[in-house]
Amino acid sequence: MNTTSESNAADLAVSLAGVTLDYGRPRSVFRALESVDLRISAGEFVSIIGPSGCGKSSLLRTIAGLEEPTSGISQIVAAPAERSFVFQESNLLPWRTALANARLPLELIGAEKSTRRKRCEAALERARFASADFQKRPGALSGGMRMRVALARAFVTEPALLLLDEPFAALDDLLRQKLNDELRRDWSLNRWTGVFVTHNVAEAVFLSTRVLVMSGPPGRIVADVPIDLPEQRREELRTSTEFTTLVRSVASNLKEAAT
Ligand SMILES: Nc1ncnc2c1ncn2[C@@H]1O[C@H](COP(=O)(O)OP(=O)(O)OP(=O)(O)O)[C@@H](O)[C@H]1O
Repeated sequence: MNTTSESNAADLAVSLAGVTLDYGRPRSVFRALESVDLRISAGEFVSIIGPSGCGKSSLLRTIAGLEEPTSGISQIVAAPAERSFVFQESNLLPWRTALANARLPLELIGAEKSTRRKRCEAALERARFASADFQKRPGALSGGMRMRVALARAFVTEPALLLLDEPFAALDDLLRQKLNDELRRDWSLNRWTGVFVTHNVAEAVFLSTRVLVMSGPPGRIVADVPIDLPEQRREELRTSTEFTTLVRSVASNLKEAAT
C-alpha cells in the first residue's frame, strides 16, 4: 500500500464524495448541493465563499453532520462532541451571564462540575473576553463582546472541528479584522480544523490555508485556491502584494461563479 495515501487517510478530517443534498423531500424537491467532492485534512483552515444563496451554509451544515446527504458519502472524523458551531448571531441565552453562557456545552456533555468554572474562564480568556465582564448578561454587552462569548462557548469543549457561518458579518470592519487576527492566532496555536463561511474575500484569504469558491444553486465547488501565505499573519500582510494578488484571484473566481 502507498504510504502517502495511508498518512493522508490518517490526517483526514472531512471527506465528501459525490454529495447531493435535496431539501423538501419527497414533495417539492429543491437541490441545494450537487456532486460535491471535498477532502479537508486535520488542521486545515478552509473558507467557503460564493454568491448569496449558492449553498454555502448547506455545505457547512453537511460538513457539520447536521444535514444527511441525499446521495453520496460524507465522512466526518471528529465525533459530534468534538465539533463546535459559531453563527452570525451570537445566540446567547439572555438570562445567563457571559460565564454561564460559555458553560452551556459543558453542562450538556455532563463535564465534571469541579472543572467547569476553570474551563469557562480559560475559554473566555482565549476569546479575549475581559474578566471584569464575566458576570454581565448579553443585554449589557456590545455585539463584539457577545461574539467573543459565542467563540468562548465554541472553544470550551476544545473542539477538533470548528465550523463558523459568517460569524463576523455584523461587526464593523476594524473589529472584524481584529477578530480575524485573533482567530487566526488561536488556530495557529491550537490547530483545530476550521471551516469558515464568508462573503468577504479579504477575510477568507487572510484566515485560510485554502479558499473554496462555490456557484449555485445547486451548490458546486468551482474553484479551490491554495493560500500560500506566511504562517504568521500580521496586520501589515493585508497591504502586501502577495495578499492583494490572492484577493484578486479569489475575487475573479467569485465573479465567474456569480455569472
Ligand atoms: N431547510 C431548507 N429548506 C428548503 N430550502 C432551503 C433550506 N435551507 C436552505 N434552502 C435553500 O437552499 C439554497 C442554499 O441555501 P444556503 O443557505 O445554503 O445558501 P448560502 O450560500 O449560505 O446563502 P447566503 O449567502 O445568502 O447565506 C437557497 O436557495 C435556500 O433558499
